[in-house]
Amino acid sequence: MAAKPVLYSYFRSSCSWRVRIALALKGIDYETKPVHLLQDGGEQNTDNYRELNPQCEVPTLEIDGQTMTQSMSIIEYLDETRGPPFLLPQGDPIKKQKVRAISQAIACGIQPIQNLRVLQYVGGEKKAEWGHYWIERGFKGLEQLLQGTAGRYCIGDEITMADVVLVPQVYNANRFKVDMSAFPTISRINAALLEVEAFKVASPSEQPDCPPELR
Ligand SMILES: O=C(O)/C=C\C(=O)CC(=O)CC(=O)O
Repeated sequence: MAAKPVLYSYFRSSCSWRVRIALALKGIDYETKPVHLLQDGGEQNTDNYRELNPQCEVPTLEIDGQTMTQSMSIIEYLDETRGPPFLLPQGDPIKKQKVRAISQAIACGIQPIQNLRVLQYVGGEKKAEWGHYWIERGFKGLEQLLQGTAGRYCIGDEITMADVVLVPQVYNANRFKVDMSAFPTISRINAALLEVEAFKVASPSEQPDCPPELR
């Protein structure tokens, strides 16, 4: 029997959260190994973890005898090797392009500018304003893009990779006190996704490393 996959994860890291959603949607059972990003300078920066993930980031997924990094590549791997639901539309290159465009607008264009490393570098009092500014600015374009692609979810009525990436980013927007009433399409899709079981079980509050006061 193949070994159970192991996910190195931090409860409110958006990139870990994306992979947790994808694993849940695919019905893949796995073990969580929490990596505390803040304690003692961050467990992700230890020599042991660096051997697994030289970029010192979460998530890392051990699956199929491989050690995988980079959430978006992991999601695509799971989509290519596991059954439905498919997170990238099959046999429809135009729809697939839309999924990738929305996904990358968030995963390349918004989240990296407000991740922990960048905020630690920005430092002190500027952190909150910095995160707020980049998420709000990114959401202005995203809202307009989604008005052209959305059905119940980001692209039509099926859950795709774009939805997997959206939910953790909206959580970050709330953390940075972005006024979500300016983004009705994003808010509506997020609310619909939060009703889906795979999104519920993957949420930060359900993770073993979530502190009791945030549950
Ligand atoms: O608990 C913390 O404050 C530390 C880390 C995070 O939130 C995760 C991030 O770096 C942001 C992100 O993944 O988008």
